[in-house]
Amino acid sequence: MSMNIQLPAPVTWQEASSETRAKLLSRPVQAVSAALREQVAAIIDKVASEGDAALLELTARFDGVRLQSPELSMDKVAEIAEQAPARVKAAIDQAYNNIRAFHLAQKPSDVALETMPGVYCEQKFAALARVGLYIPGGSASLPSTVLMLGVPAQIAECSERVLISPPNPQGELTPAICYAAIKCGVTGVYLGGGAQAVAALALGTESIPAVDKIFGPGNSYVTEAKQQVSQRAGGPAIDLPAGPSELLVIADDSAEPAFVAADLLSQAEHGPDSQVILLSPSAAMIAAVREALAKQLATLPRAEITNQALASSSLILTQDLAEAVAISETYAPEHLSLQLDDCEPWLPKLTRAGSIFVGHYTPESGGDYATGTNHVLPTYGFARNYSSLGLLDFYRRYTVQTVSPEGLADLGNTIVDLAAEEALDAHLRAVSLRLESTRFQRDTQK
Ligand SMILES: NC(=O)c1ccc[n+]([C@@H]2O[C@H](COP(=O)([O-])OP(=O)(O)OC[C@H]3O[C@@H](n4cnc5c(N)ncnc54)[C@H](O)[C@@H]3O)[C@@H](O)[C@H]2O)c1
Ligand SMILES: N[C@H](CO)Cc1c[nH]c[nH+]1
Ligand SMILES: [Zn+2]
Repeated sequence: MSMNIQLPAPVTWQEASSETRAKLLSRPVQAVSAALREQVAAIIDKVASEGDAALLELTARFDGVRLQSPELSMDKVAEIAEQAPARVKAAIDQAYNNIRAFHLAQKPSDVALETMPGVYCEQKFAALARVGLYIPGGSASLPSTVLMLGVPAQIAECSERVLISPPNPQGELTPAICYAAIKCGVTGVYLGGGAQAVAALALGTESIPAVDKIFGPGNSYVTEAKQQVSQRAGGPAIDLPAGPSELLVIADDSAEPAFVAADLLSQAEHGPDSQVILLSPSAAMIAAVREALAKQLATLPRAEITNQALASSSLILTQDLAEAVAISETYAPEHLSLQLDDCEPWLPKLTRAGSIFVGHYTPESGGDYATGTNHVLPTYGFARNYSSLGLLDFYRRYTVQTVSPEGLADLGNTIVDLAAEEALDAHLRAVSLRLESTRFQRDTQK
């Protein structure tokens, strides 16, 4: 059966109406969100009331695999890891080293400051104790995501690092996932996917421990479930909304159309709800990329999925590079690729992106796997106000303050005056009692 290729027709931004502009930049999954919310809420309730049984039933329904238990013992994980081909192990080792180096460099330092004489303030970092790492596995199994989550959790020394991922048809995980999990010192491995896996991590089941924070990208069920469990009283924290992959490329005449097309296809192939956008002030470049897209798409094993993603993607002719930069800042892509003759002048103007890929020789897939940056990034336009995943996400930040009697002598009246202004007398008294005490008189006269 031949595929009906759905390459987007080029659109000139200046000629597009405001409705067309909004449509060009709208994400594909937003239209189904109401139905999705209800389905995900029902799945979370089921896991809350039935625990492991719900997880096993939903795994059979959505992943087509009947399991006896959601747990894959660490002995079994180690045994499966051994089956990874040497080439795959070497690639994981190299990626691990780069990711580890880049994340080690992000180690936070405590802050200690005397804000005024006798008033000492500290900011400290404590690793999260129990973290849950969701590894997507619906349409592609992603050992690279094990590294992106497992390496920072390992560096932070989170004491419990549990991983969950949809099982393969054998009711296990792939050798590459197991090898990466062992390398990152994951402490527990479980089988499950989608909203039910997120619910199990959040609420705990007979087999799966409840965690303090859930990390990991995923499809719209996963993303929605993370949002919902984080809003429950006592629910876990979550990392960031990392949903269907996106790439926006800004290319000028110096770009290589085949490189641009390959990058666009690399993100479109993730899923039908992925989205890719090309912005260029060159009509000739857009035409050449379109041609390269058609040529390369036909040769992809995942052409069907990729083609579906292209249906909600766009090729946009801009007036100039400044207009392309402004559109990118509005769209706030997960990945932004600059394939320009000179990227430097534009970089300071581009901050609303999860990760930026600079120049003709920086393929987006470099960041997906092995440059060292994290590939868990905000999607849906959340690059406007969410950060990309990093080591700091595996810590809690908290503060400590110590005030000496001399410090309180100087600062006390400020606190008293502010408490009086807010009419909070107990606050005020907590200071005035101390200032008036004989103990304070004695201690300040020492
Ligand atoms: N933003 C990022 O940082 C980042 C990184 C890697 C991957 N991704 C994205 O993650 C996504 C991975 O998605 P995926 O689907 O391949 O794997 P996934 O593991 O996220 O989802 C698979 C699970 O979805 C559930 N599911 C499937 N159909 C369902 C249905 N009809 N009802 C209820 N549940 C259902 C199943 O339980 C299945 O196990 C892709 O969109 C990819 O682009 C994003
Ligand atoms: N591009 C994905 C993030 O959107 C990450 C990934 C993993 N493997 C390949 N790609
Ligand atoms: Zn990718």
